[in-house]
Amino acid sequence: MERISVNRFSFRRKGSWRNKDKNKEEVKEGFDMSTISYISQEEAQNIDEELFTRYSFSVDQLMELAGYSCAVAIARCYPTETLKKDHAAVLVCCGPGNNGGDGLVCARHLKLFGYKPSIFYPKQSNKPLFQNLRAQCEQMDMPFLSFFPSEPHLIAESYNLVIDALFGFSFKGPARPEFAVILDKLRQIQNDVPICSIDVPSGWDVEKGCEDGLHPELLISLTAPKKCAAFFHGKYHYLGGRFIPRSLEQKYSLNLPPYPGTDPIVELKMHTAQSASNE
Ligand SMILES: NC(=O)C1=CN([C@@H]2O[C@H](COP(=O)(O)OP(=O)(O)OC[C@H]3O[C@@H](n4cnc5c(N)ncnc54)[C@H](O)[C@@H]3O)[C@@H](O)[C@H]2O)[C@H](O)CC1
Ligand SMILES: [K+]
Repeated sequence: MERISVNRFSFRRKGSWRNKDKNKEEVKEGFDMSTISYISQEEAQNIDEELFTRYSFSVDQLMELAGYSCAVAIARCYPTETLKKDHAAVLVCCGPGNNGGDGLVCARHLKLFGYKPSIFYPKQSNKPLFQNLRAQCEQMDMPFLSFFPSEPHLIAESYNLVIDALFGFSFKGPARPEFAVILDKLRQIQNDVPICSIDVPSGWDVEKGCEDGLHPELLISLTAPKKCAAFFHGKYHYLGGRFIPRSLEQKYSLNLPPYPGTDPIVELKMHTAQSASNE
């Protein structure tokens, strides 16, 4: 596969990148991935705030797009036909905030894509948005686990993937005990079942990462990668949440890569020595 290297980053030339409009294709291929901004926790929260105030978006709208883009990235990396356990069974772990809401939306779309999601949502918000997301999942026959499997190996035996929607850009460590236990169990099985993290690998400092924390195989950064994404060395890194107006992108100098065609996701592949040697 032809790979175009730009400093630390590169992106693959795949069919989906090709655009019938030759000029557009050249623009994409000329994009320098190393110029993408990796944003701080404060910047992420400010952008979020502006989307809801100045740009008048509702949380529901953006959460739907965010969760949908995560489901598309997961389906791109782990097609159902490659998953051997129990009809493409996946476990979606949802936290108490909006990252957890993204997880519920993602679960619904995965179900529509042919996966078999089970949901673990231990600290549920009573806001109508979250109650509705939960009801939608229940009506679509997705089971909610009442407790986290006590034996971590049971997770690896039962599920093909774990979707980590526990914490996003508002996390401030260390994790409180009820979630520290869950993160610890996920750490124990991460070599046996791939973890897909939504926006930030849960438990990581949003800017500094966490060396001995979760090591997801797939990270879907939303809006723009957070500073901690520089420490992500998993297999797949995508950007999703294609909802940032150009003026907001410019205000924060995000320099986002162009999304291919109408895709809700774009691959951000780090060009490390390791990936180079695998090519
Ligand atoms: N603009 C966007 O990109 C959008 C992103 N979305 C998603 O929303 C999250 C951020 O959501 P937010 O509710 O602000 O925060 P979190 O989900 O990260 O977590 C808040 C939640 O967690 C609790 N908490 C914080 N620290 C700890 C701790 N140490 N131990 C235990 N619990 C903790 C806190 O009390 C709250 O309850 C972003 O990452 C995206 O995934 C939107 O969906 C759309 C717009
Ligand atoms: K997460």
